[in-house]
Amino acid sequence: MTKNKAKVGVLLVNLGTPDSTATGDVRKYLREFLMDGRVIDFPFIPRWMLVNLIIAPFRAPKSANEYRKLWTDRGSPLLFHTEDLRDKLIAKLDPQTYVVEMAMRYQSPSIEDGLERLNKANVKKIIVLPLFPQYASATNGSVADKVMEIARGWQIIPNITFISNFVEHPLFLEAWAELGKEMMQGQEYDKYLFSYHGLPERQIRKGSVDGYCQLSDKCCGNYTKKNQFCYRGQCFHTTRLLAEKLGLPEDKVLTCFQSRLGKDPWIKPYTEDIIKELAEKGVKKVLVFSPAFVADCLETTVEVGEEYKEEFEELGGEQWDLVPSLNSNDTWVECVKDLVLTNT
Ligand SMILES: C=CC1=C(C)c2cc3[nH]c(cc4nc(cc5[nH]c(cc1n2)c(C)c5CCC(=O)O)C(CCC(=O)O)=C4C)c(C)c3C=C
Ligand SMILES: [Fe+2]
Ligand SMILES: [Fe+2]
Repeated sequence: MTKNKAKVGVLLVNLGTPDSTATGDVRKYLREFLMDGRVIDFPFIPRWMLVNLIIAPFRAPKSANEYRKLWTDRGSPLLFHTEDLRDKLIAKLDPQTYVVEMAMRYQSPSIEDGLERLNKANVKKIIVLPLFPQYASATNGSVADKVMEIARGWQIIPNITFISNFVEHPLFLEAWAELGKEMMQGQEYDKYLFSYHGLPERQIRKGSVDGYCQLSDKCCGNYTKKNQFCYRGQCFHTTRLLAEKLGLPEDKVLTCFQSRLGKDPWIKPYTEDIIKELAEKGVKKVLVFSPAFVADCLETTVEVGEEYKEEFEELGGEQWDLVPSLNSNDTWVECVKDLVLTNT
């Protein structure tokens, strides 16, 4: 084998997080994130006014406090778990063939720097893996958009492959099942809640081919060729596959959506409503999975693990356990390795 053989570049991309818990850094992060037209999909002027005059000024101090609860000596969990995943992946791939970089869609390290390093390594191909299991225009779509914006400026554009989603990957499901079993330790819960990040309903309708998705069971209740990119459909599908793998009784499993922002309708059912309903029915013991995230972050540790737990307990619930995210779990690293090898 010649030493000069062109390599394959791999770019792992997660969402992004503030550089620190200072309110100014959180504001900067929120501005970059929410000014993305795929996240707040309004025309530029109304988006600019909403983000810069309302959301960023009022939300930044509150979010900064939340980030302080989450921050560690290594900084934001979302960032250091992604670094650990990258390092474990590098150790598993042949260095003669692969160059691996990680980036964040917003803030740092930037996609631009990651791509420039891959370009300088003269790779023949780049595999972009957005670290979001279910496709959404606001996440996977936005990563693809940014990569193409940068590559557009290059004289030579190598082959670029985007992995759009991986909900059906057996090792993704296996990794979640392992973590779930570890948490359960053989005990039974009254209910198993699968809480996914929400999305405005409008964004699902915009992506619906021929108006197929009306946010009803007809589309989202099944996973077929017709709705292969419906985020809500992919979330329900993830729940079904995981519940089956874990042998959970169907009548104890629920899918819901968290983290609504703004007044527009987001995809339902809302996690807050489900918590109230469960408490009213006298449910005491709940195990929660958050499989839209592959690393622990503000949305899992603080929102699900602390705030929703408090709400449930205040309403009479007794036990609310959150399954930790995939982070740099070895089976998850194997999953990422397999995604790379099968897309090379
Ligand atoms: C599954 C992945 C995600 C989707 C889909 C998504 C859509 C989406 N998010 C917002 C607004 C916010 N999200 C925030 C945090 C956040 N979101 C994701 C993932 C998805 N977002 C992650 C991993 C995180 C945590 C980042 C971290 O640093 O830990 C926040 C900021 C936090 C806060 O102030 O509460 C906002 C705001 C919208 C509007 C949206 C879809 C349109
Ligand atoms: Fe989000
Ligand atoms: Fe749907």
